[in-house]
Amino acid sequence: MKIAPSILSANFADLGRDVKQVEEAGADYLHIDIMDGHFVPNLSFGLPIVQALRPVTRLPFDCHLMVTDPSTYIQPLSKAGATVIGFHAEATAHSYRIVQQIKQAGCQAEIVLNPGTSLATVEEILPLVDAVLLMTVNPGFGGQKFLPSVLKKIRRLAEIKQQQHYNFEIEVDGGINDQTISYCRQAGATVAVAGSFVFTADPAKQIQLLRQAAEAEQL
Ligand SMILES: O=C(CO)[C@@H](O)[C@H](O)COP(=O)(O)O
Ligand SMILES: [Co+2]
Repeated sequence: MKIAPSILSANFADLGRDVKQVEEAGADYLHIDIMDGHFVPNLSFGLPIVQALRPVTRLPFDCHLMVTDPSTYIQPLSKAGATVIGFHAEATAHSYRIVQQIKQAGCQAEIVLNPGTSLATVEEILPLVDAVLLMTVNPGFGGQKFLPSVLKKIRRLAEIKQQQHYNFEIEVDGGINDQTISYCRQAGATVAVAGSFVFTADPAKQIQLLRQAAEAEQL
């Protein structure tokens, strides 16, 4: 299972150091939560932070857009060095077009679903996307409690992926720790985002705990 530390819980006064720490600890992606204060009731950071972090690390950037108008962020994010661009299905009536725009910009396309949004909303674009991110908390804040009701949706998505021979990653985001990661892996998730679990203690040790928990179930 791939691990994507979310810098929302990092020390903003020492962001470069925290990013280097998770890279050295073997993280697979850097998860960057971009919020506009409208789509979610919180503001985080935007392009200048993505640009400033690009020279600091070789980690692929998984940019999670929690904004009302994701299409305006695609070109600038691609230029700033984003690898994956994730947008919320709830934010647009034009998810097909946005997926095309992300790919034309040379990035990988990720569709994100809130806990209350059905998989049926994205069925038609599943063949096109590189990742589906299922929120396991309500978006907007770090440090919330994992919602176990989303496990059923992860299982259903994993079934569809297998039946249709799709190739996308199944990513989970919110309340991931060394217990919930194994529930998610068993349900079929392939990428886990973790913010507060990684950054509120020694990141290297926390990433190791996540890996152990995810791999233990595979034996
Ligand atoms: O997208 C979000 C929150 O909206 C996340 O990526 C959080 O940053 C995850 O934080 P934890 O729940 O792991 O503390
Ligand atoms: Co996120």
